Amino acid sequence: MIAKPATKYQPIAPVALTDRTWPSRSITQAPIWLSTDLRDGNQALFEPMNGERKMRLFQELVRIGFKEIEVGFPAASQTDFDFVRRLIDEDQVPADVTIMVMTQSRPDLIERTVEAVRGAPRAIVHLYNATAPAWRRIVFGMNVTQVMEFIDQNVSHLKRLTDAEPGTEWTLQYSPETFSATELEVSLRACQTAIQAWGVGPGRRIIINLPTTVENATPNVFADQIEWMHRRLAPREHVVLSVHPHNDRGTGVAAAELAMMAGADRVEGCLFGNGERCGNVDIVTLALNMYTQGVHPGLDFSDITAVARVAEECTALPVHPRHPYAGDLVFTAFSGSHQDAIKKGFAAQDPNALWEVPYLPIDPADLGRTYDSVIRVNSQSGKGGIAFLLEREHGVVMPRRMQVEFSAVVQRQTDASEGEMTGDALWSLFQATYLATGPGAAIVCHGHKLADDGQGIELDVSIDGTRQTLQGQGNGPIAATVDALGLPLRVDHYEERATGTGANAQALAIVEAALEGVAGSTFGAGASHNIVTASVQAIVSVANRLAQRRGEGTRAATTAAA
Ligand SMILES: CC(=O)SCCNC(=O)CCNC(=O)[C@H](O)C(C)(C)COP(=O)(O)OP(=O)(O)OC[C@H]1O[C@@H](n2cnc3c(N)ncnc32)[C@H](O)[C@@H]1OP(=O)(O)O
Ligand SMILES: CC(C)C(=O)C(=O)O
Ligand SMILES: [Mg+2]
Repeated sequence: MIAKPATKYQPIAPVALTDRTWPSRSITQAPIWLSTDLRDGNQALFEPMNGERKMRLFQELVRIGFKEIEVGFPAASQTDFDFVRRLIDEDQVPADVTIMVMTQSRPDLIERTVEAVRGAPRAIVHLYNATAPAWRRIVFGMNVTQVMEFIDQNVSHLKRLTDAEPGTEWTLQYSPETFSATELEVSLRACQTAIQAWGVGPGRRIIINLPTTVENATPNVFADQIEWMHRRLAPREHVVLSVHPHNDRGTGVAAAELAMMAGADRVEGCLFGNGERCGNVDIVTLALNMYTQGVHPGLDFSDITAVARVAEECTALPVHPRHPYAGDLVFTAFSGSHQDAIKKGFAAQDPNALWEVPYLPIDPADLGRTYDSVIRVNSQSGKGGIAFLLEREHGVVMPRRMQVEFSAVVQRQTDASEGEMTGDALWSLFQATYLATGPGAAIVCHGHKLADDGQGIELDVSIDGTRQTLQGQGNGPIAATVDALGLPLRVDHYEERATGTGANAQALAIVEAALEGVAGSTFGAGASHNIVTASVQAIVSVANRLAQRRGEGTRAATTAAA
């Protein structure tokens, strides 16, 4: 990198528009959308789409709700020419959709373009030429007067050709390519030349499309440029003012939004921001941004994943996992405090009230996404996410203090594995931690018999490997089991609830207990189809866990003394 970038790069000059109005406007209705996926998007692919892929994407764009679709550059390739012919000859264009075709301002290319759409009930022909100083000088070798003559000649040529085809309802779209780098007076002259040559008036509209062919300034500058043009284009009522932002500075969406506030009626872009270099403006993001402000975009993204898969198949480009709204990770929270807030948000959300689940700007269900991947657990996760997954996937509702205790167990596991834990893996860890009474356990309960009055119990247990029968009394199975074990155990909390349904229904009992001589309390759990068995197992489990702690405490004390 050079030490003084100012010797190499110049900032774009601000627009002299002190009475700009766009900053205090907001977007209250959807613009006219034009998808240029099949033209600007297509011309930017490693391998441009063949006819079949173009047709697949065209049909998807129609299904989404686009009413204007740029279908190609028919004078550039036989594939594009044949595709446009196929759309028309096979009557593939719905009555409420208008196709657009693009051409350079060259007589032979214009003629071929008109030939491509001959017979269509409606068509927009998109004529462009670059107007910025560097292009005038370097690419075309024309001065401003020559550029205006060039526009007049080519628009007039198109007018003559289309006037001879009255069976088609023709619209001209004129783009001063490189608009955002062009002096505003020159852009205005170029557009007015096109407006005049086309003969705009009632029943004969023109689309003036203003691109950031290469995005070159902060979006407020583009908004000023659009408001400046919006105030001067005439006759404004017969002009559809369109914008065509690219994304070279990563602000294509912002530029389009501010441009709409500044007077644009129409926006051209591509799904998921495909297009030349850093892409065209991303229509999915723009549309869903609008949706989250309570404005319907008029496009159907209610199954965003399906749209993404079609776009990926047709363009052979992946949608980034963090792409706004559509990426695989956008409805996923790994970090603990986010998970906690999302869990509470889902629980508090009234389905008929305004959406206010923390950290989720949009309800995943509105995009056809489920809550499945909302919360995932790794070493950054806290108790909220762990509790959410266990509850949703396994019906385990942990008391808050148990959530805290278990999250430390999970943390040790994820730190060691450096990976993610699924709901099933969490359930296995929960079972191993709280339900196990296997070979390592000091007390194993093989069965029990409850007295008819429910006040007495007989336990068939092995303690440190020795099988024996223990008897206890109490005002219920829990107290009777504690009595039978003969341990100084204090039960602080007990709860039992069903997990699963029908034949799979099980009772899950959770107890919190403390043992004399052991600091603090801990939890144990028991699961069984029989509710008393679940309670007995929970007591045995917590007794084992406390006994183990006592052993560890003794070992720690011995080690410290040594
Ligand atoms: C910003 C944009 O995305 S604009 C759209 C760009 N898209 C495309 O170009 C994709 C399709 N284009 C093509 O396949 C080819 O460019 C074709 C078939 C249209 C033309 O091909 P060629 O005749 O070989 O010309 P080439 O591609 O080299 O284009 C450069 C020529 O076009 C001229 N030109 C460029 N833009 C325009 C324009 N808008 N109007 C008229 N002439 C133009 C250049 O000045 C240059 O002319 P020169 O050869 O006399 O110096
Ligand atoms: C509008 C056309 C010419 C275009 O794709 C661009 O300028 O980016
Ligand atoms: Mg473009």
